[in-house]
Amino acid sequence: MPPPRCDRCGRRRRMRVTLEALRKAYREGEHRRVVLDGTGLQVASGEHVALMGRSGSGKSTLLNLISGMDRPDAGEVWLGETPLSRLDEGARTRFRRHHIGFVFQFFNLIPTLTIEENLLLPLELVGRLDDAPRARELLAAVGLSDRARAFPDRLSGGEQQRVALARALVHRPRLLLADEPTGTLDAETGDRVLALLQHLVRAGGMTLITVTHSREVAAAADRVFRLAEGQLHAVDRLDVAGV
Ligand SMILES: Nc1ncnc2c1ncn2[C@@H]1O[C@H](COP(=O)(O)OP(=O)(O)OP(=O)(O)O)[C@@H](O)[C@H]1O
Repeated sequence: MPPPRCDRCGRRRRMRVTLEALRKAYREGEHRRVVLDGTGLQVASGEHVALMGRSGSGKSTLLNLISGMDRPDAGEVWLGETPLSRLDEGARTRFRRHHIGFVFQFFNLIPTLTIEENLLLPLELVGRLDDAPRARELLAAVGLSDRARAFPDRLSGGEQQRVALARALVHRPRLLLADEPTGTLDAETGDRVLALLQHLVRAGGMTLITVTHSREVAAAADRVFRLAEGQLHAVDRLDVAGV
């Protein structure tokens, strides 16, 4: 699988991520539930950071803020030189479509489109259908070449997860945000997916932020953080039991 490179200049596509004092709270009746409480982090371009933490600790909330799909109450997300909060919604959407891939916890495949059509959609949205062969390459890389014409509901959960990963990578994002990218996969398929991601990080310079409960994913990351009480705490990536 060729690493993601700029179509025009051929350079590796890189993006560092800086989280500055992020705060996010949700209303619960009369109360406010503080989920992120001054969360900060710097992720270098071409780095893989794994986020762990208990259910409900705010990992998905954090990914949504980094992707610009949701906005913090305070603080800033910098993607490269771009402060997301200073973009209007249209500009944030365009930025996301061009530069970010997102693997959702529940895959979010479009049920009325075939697998191949699901993969082509991100390319169509950025006017890059000329890169359609990449959809086939990625389907092969995740072991699903023979399912291109199937609809999502004909696929197992693990197959859908691999399609979701291929779809998140098809437009050659500089930053991939992946919520449990190997969550429903057996050990062998999970290893294969992890190897693909590591290749895109190591050879292609893609920045990768994963939310995971998997020891294997954490061990493959450059750094691991545990989200607790709205703050990120560095943990030893080879000693993630109990995180
Ligand atoms: N849109 C929302 N409105 C109200 N509360 C929300 C909203 N989204 C998330 N929450 C709450 O914020 C907290 C963090 O949720 P989040 O989904 O970020 O946790 P998580 O660490 O990703 O959990 P899990 O590992 O179970 O997916 C939870 O208590 C959740 O109920």
